[in-house]
Amino acid sequence: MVKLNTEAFAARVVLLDLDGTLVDTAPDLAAAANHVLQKLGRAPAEMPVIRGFIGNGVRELMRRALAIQSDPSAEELDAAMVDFSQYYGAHLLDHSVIYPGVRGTLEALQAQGRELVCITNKAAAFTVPLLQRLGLYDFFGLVLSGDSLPRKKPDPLPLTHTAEHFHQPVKNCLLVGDSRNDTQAARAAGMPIACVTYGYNGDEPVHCLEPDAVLDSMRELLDILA
Ligand SMILES: O=C(O)COP(=O)(O)O
Ligand SMILES: [Mg+2]
Repeated sequence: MVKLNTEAFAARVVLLDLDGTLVDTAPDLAAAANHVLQKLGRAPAEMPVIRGFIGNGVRELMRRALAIQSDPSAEELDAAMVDFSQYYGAHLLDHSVIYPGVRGTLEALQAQGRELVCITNKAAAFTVPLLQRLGLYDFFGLVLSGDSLPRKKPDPLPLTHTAEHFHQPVKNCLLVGDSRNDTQAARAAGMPIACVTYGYNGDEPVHCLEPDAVLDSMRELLDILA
């Protein structure tokens, strides 16, 4: 763990990213994207490639997977999303797992009286059943998906909306994420951010994003909070 900012984070509200932060969803996202590619007679994309496509919502993931061969038209992408959604919705948790230390840390944060919020760019149709089936949903006083508000990360709106929802200044909140979209949204909102090292940020190590703290495990979150 590296704490780059010397102040302890008050963090009455802890906002947690989903994919790559709470849950390792890449195997099932890859299977769904590859199901579509296979149906189109194309070669499957490798896991590290798909991991690099995660974080901007499932439509962007599918668009990038199709673009490996050629940029899809809007109609081609719409058709691919019908197949993707059907497959992914039926296989949300075939291989996806909660990262080590996440459940225990959420329990500890809740016991400390902090508000917990899930902020993801994943569509709500997938976010809610995924959190429910993993037994995580009830930890959160608010869940904001990629299609819950007019704009998603890296826009600061989901973060500022959360602070207003809980009547807290943004500096009393902390976002925990894994990617550039998370750090950009946090900086634009003026909210502190911690990044986990195990998630999906392509080939770029998260310390290059200059977060306020870098966590090798979610458990380390408990050490940086006041
Ligand atoms: O790209 C997605 O579907 C979700 O990504 P996020 O949970 O990391 O915001
Ligand atoms: Mg993420």
